[in-house]
Amino acid sequence: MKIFLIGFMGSGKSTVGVDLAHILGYRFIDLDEYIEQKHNLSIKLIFETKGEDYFRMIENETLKEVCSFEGDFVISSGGGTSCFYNNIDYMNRNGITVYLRAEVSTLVARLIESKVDRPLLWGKTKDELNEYIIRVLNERKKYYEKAQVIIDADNANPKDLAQLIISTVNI
Ligand SMILES: Nc1ncnc2c1ncn2[C@@H]1O[C@H](COP(=O)(O)OP(=O)(O)O)[C@@H](O)[C@H]1O
Ligand SMILES: O=C(O)C1=C[C@@H](OP(=O)(O)O)[C@@H](O)[C@H](O)C1
Ligand SMILES: [Mg+2]
Repeated sequence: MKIFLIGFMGSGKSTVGVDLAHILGYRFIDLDEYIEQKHNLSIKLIFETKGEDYFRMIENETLKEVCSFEGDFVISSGGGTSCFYNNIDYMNRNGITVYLRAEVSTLVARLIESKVDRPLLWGKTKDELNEYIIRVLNERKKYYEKAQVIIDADNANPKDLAQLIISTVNI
């Protein structure tokens, strides 16, 4: 069984993924962290020195690599993973996709605190962040909504969301 958490930056994929894998006793892979270790470069530096197109290429390669591993996994994707290279169809063929859906206001509140780690958000004021999220979420949601399971991720703590995923997916 492979469970892919997908959704916008700040929806909680990395946080909920740790709890979900822990409860299920599955291996946990955060795709961004895996890319950082494999290339010995931070996501920030990859964007800065090689650009987004290069990042999307290695993101696609790495997704395929981790999907080839044997065993049960929870994989927290990056916010853009689902939206490039037909990755969402690839994930749907290789496991169960769970979209952590969150309101724009939730995303703004979380991302204003942690935007330094996310190159696409650098330098944005709160208003610019709000506008960016509305626009990009609108472009991306057609990919996210291809997920097999959709979970509203605004009003529950990560452990409760992990339990909700388990009961919804019926693992
Ligand atoms: N369910 C939640 N409730 C409150 N805060 C959360 C929740 N999930 C994540 N967070 C916080 O939101 C921020 C972004 O979470 P993260 O897991 O990195 O999101 P993603 O991997 O989807 O970008 C972090 O500061 C995290 O602590
Ligand atoms: O939405 C995106 O395009 C990105 C999301 C990030 O992951 P998180 O969603 O875990 O922040 C990371 O992959 C990179 O900064 C690009
Ligand atoms: Mg993450």
